[in-house]
Amino acid sequence: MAYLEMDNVSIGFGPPSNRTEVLTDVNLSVEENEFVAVIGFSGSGKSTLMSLLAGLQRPDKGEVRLHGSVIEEPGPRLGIMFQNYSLLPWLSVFGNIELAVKQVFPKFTASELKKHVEHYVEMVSLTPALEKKPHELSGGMRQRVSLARTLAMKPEVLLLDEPLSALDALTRAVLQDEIIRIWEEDKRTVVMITNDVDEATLMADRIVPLTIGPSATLAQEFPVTMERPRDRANLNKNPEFMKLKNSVTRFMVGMNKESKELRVDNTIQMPDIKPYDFMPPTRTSVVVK
Ligand SMILES: Nc1ncnc2c1ncn2[C@@H]1O[C@H](COP(=O)(O)OP(=O)(O)OP(=O)(O)O)[C@@H](O)[C@H]1O
Repeated sequence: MAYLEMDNVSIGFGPPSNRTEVLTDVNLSVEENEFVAVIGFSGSGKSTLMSLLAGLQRPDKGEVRLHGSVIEEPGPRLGIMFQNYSLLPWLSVFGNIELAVKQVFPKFTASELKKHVEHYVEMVSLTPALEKKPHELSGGMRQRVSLARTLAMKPEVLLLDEPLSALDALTRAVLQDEIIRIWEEDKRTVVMITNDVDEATLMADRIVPLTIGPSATLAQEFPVTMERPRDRANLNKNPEFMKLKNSVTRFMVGMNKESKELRVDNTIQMPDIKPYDFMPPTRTSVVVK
């Protein structure tokens, strides 16, 4: 039995007359302490897949299970970090993280709570912004608060939906290393969505592409067997990295091309007629008796 499983999961939205099937027959088995990266194109259903794993949405068909039990609702064992940060605007950086930590660790004393929150704020290099409100922060800073909040709750499973997409390359590299360090030290299980093949190859044990929707599903997976720790500075000289990166990229590009070729041409051919019935009457056509 896998630790975290999606078993023939399908989900769609909308009424029967105008329904979009977003995910169809998705199967995913994640082992405990594994790091899985899901990559896919925009709009293919990646966030929907994350919401299903987090228990925020229930599938129309199939089951999502943690330790063999069906996930029916969100809970502290599953920590999700959303793409859109979802911070409370009236609370400071400290307040946003504190609120989440209090819910998971209600027995923390005031000083334990403060120390814990400050530790995670420090980890994402936001100590100088501790008392700032979300509107005073850049997109990248908000993303870091959101990451710190998820990590501070110490969930068994980290569900990261494009956690680093709003960051500049340098900050992104620092936080990639930080996520790997936390994953290795605390022995968490991670499912991370990314559209960056380099990032997936650097961080994950396995890369699973999501096909292009509608009715997207998980495609042939790519195991990442490179030894850890992975040397970021020399990755582009590592033949294993380059080979895997090229294979994944080729697969994604091929899938995109195939989907464009298969796309039905919905253009309606209009008959070649002139709508003269709607023309205003000309002077000569008006007959006065
Ligand atoms: N609650 C909903 N109601 C109706 N349609 C939805 C809902 N949630 C998602 N969808 C549709 O499902 C499809 C997939 O959306 P989703 O956000 O999962 O994609 P994504 O791969 O995460 O996209 P992006 O990378 O652009 O964030 C889209 O067509 C979206 O409009």
